[in-house]
Amino acid sequence: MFEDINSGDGGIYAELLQNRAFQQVTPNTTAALYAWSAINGARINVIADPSPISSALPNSLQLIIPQGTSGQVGFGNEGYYGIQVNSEWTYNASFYYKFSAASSFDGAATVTLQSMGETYATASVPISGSQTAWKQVAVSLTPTSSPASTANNFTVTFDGSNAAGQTIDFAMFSLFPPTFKDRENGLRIDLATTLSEMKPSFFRLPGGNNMEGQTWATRWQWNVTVGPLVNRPGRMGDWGYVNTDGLGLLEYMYLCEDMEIEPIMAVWAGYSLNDESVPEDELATYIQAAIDQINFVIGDPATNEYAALRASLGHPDPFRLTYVEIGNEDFFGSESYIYRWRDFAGILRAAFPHLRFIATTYPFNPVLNPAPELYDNHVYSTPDYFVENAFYYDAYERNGTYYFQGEYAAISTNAADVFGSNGRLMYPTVQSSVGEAAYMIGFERNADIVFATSYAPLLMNVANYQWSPNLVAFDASRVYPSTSYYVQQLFSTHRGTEYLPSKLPTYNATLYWSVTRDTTLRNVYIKVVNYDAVPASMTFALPFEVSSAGLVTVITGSADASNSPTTPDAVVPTTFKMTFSQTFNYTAPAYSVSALTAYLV
Ligand SMILES: O=S(=O)(O)O[C@H]1C[C@H](O)[C@@H](O)[C@@H]1CO
Repeated sequence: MFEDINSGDGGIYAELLQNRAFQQVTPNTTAALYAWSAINGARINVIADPSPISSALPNSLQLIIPQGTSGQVGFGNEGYYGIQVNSEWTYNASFYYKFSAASSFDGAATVTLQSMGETYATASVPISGSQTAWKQVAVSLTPTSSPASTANNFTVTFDGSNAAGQTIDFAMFSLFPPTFKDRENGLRIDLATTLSEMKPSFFRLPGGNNMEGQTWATRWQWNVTVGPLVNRPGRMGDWGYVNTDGLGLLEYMYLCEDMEIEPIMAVWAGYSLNDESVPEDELATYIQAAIDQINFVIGDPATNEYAALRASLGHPDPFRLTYVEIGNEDFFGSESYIYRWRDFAGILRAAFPHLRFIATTYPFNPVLNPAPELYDNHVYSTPDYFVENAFYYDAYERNGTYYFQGEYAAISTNAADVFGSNGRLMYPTVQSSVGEAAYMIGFERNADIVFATSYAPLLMNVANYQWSPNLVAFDASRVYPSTSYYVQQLFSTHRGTEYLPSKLPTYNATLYWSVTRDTTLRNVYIKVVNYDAVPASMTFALPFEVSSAGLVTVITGSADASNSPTTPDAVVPTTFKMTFSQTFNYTAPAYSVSALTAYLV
């Protein structure tokens, strides 16, 4: 499950410059310059440009080089809490510039990656005072070393002695490292690789709260997140900072294509987090926007303009799409969802009969028409809750309704105030991850009605975050997979294609297991979850023969152990050979999740 909670910009979206285009800031304020700073006497200011780079980007950075300055004068960007400088990488830097008034200046800008005066990479860009219209310039930067620290800056400077007195406007900066699958405007390689190594099946986008908007006007709007970056205005996201929308709908689709997974794509459904619902007689515009969004993803370029837009951006073929979610957590707006769902699902089902639509209220509460085939359930609670509710879906009626556990995580040890800070987990712990694993055993046992599940939220920038815990933490140079990441990965890579009935684990206990079989690979997977503080021994009597050689992968550690920037590998999976027979014993360590792999003979 993905949404930008300081996880897109500055996270999986590979752009390295923060506030690169001065989107959604107030000109002539210090705040408008966040992440930028003047160098050696330069004067910089964000202005409302009288001739802006585009209507989407009305602001520019104006540089004034005062008379009498000497040495390198200009400005720098600190990145998203640092910039990784890697000598194995070639960086692509670009920006637009113009002179608001023509001048005789004929010089160059020096573009660098540097720290405290030490320059790791530098390039020169010709700058001409005759350039009064916006001109984009681009350079490659190849560092000569890889400093351990990420406290580095991207800088643009001029030789003060020959640029004194010049006023130059800049817009739409960008600095990219190499990206995942070399995708233009793509993803940070280490983060995308970490996610891909979980072997996921789908990617829920674009949120979560961050789709809904605090108001209708600040909702996520797909159409302003596609096309040239200079045409993307960005928006004030729901987590207190401006989203560049450089990671937009097309980038999300490429993420799915490059990771060979499918999207579960949400459409805005007329409800914003200020608890305002669009009246039914005003929904048509938003339903049309949803239709256009879907057509952008799967439409026929020959017959639909938004599909043609997709084709014009380089992807004439439709993307994979089966699941479309109508809104997010509409149990907050369940009264209006009665008509919002009726109209969205009614019209979208007619327009796209092969798609499957997910409702986001509590199942059957309120009663919705047309009856949803799919619901998205969310739960955040304590580790104990997840263990006590490992049988949550057993009681669900089998009535042709299927469930997406779109968000779940053990986030606190304080049952009295789960979302509060007291008892809140900064990172998943062994105990929280083992608790989640017990609940996931329940997903497997009820896989006839639970069709998809995803931990939430996914990514966390340890330098600036709005939610904890998350599945994968990161900073400017490193990725920190959590204990819960390894549990997700273990379940995902030991999935099986069918669930084999076994003597049910007892309710409200501490020991849970599931037995699945992969009929193609002819593997048998037995996942064992021990939530107890002491080891648990058990005997398995299989109804079929297996070869003696097998494997067991275990995630275990002390209950409150976490992987974090200071202890990145406190708990990692370990795999051992294991001898199987048709009847065999296994001892699950205290606080552990085990995946036993046996091979059918
Ligand atoms: O405050 S919450 O409503 O719990 O926020 C949660 C639920 C929402 O869908 C998601 O965006 C967020 C974190 O994953």
